[in-house]
Amino acid sequence: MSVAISFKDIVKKYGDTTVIPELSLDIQKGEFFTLLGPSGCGKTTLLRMVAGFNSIEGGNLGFNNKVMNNVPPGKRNIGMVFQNYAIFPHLSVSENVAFGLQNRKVAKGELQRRVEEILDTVQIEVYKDRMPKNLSGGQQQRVALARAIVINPDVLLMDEPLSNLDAQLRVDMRNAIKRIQREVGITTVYVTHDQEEAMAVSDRIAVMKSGIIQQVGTPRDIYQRPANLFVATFIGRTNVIEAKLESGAEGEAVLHIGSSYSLAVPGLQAELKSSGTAAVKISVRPEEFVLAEEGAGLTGTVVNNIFLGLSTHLVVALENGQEVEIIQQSATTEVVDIGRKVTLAILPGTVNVYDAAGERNLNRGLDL
Ligand SMILES: Nc1ncnc2c1ncn2[C@@H]1O[C@H](COP(=O)(O)OP(=O)(O)OP(=O)(O)O)[C@@H](O)[C@H]1O
Repeated sequence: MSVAISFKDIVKKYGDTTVIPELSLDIQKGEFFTLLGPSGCGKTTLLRMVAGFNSIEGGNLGFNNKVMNNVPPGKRNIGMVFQNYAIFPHLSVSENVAFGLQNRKVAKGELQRRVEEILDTVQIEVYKDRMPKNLSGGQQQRVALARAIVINPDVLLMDEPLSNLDAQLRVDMRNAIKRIQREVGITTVYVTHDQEEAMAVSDRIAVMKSGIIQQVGTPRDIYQRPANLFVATFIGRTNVIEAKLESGAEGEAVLHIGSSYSLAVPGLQAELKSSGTAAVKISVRPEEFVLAEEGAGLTGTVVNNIFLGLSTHLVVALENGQEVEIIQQSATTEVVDIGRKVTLAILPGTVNVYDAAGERNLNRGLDL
């Protein structure tokens, strides 16, 4: 049985230090939800609250509306997977997986059936009689995952489960984790500081900074409409450029970037104060720039070109000296020579406009 998890005005203090000030968040039943943020932002602290390993200094943690604050960890029916596998070295793969079921006094026939079924789900049935020391890191992590889900937990918690694996295996394993979670449908809370991993596995992501949630959304929402410049720069790569927002001839909001580029941005008229102008910052991802005809964009000079097969990265120095990155698909373009003057335009509808402090996305609420 999967549950919905709610954090209502949750506070976490260590001694006199508050690391989570009044955080509220709802995770839906069956959802793959990821806590993402830089080191020390409070991801593990929140996860440990769900598990019952951390006290809660304010607010309520709920599973399906039942307040869980003081329910001991052993009574929460939770499966957990950590970075360091934590499987028993003296038990074989199937004995490791059977362990939780034996503890729960599941009858032998049922136990065997469940173990086989889960080993099949995580695709390690061929290793069922092996000892952990004879398994690769990825295989050990599959055992840890099997052991966590075989007990039919209400919630699956995963804390940086792929950190010890090499790059290629991380990609294989995150695909496996996503597939398995979809198959078994358990509400999953996943902690990582790797934004690409978060995007690959999650239904929704909460981006955190200093114990405060900056944005909750689907991977696409967070990538394409970051709530503030912290999120925009933490998720993926982006170019942040100063610009001016002004009223155009028809009363529409127009962005002026550099000395020569103007771009109408629908829906932002209300942001213009009575003076009709506002200093803003814009975020343009490298793939949101395109090379344009002279006079139809920002002018600059190519200072580096890096051919990477699938794509070519150009670094362009703008008139004011700021360097921006642009990514083009290699197949459709030639590599532009270093030293060449180019004009950069922004793909329609992609630009995100922020207040001068970078704290508020003025485009929020616009369709993707
Ligand atoms: N037992 C503790 N006593 C005091 N402070 C703690 C304790 N555990 C964590 N903290 C502090 O709480 C904050 C949040 O830590 P937490 O481990 O939740 O961060 P995190 O986002 O999971 O980081 P990482 O990605 O490095 O694991 C940090 O400033 C950390 O130093």
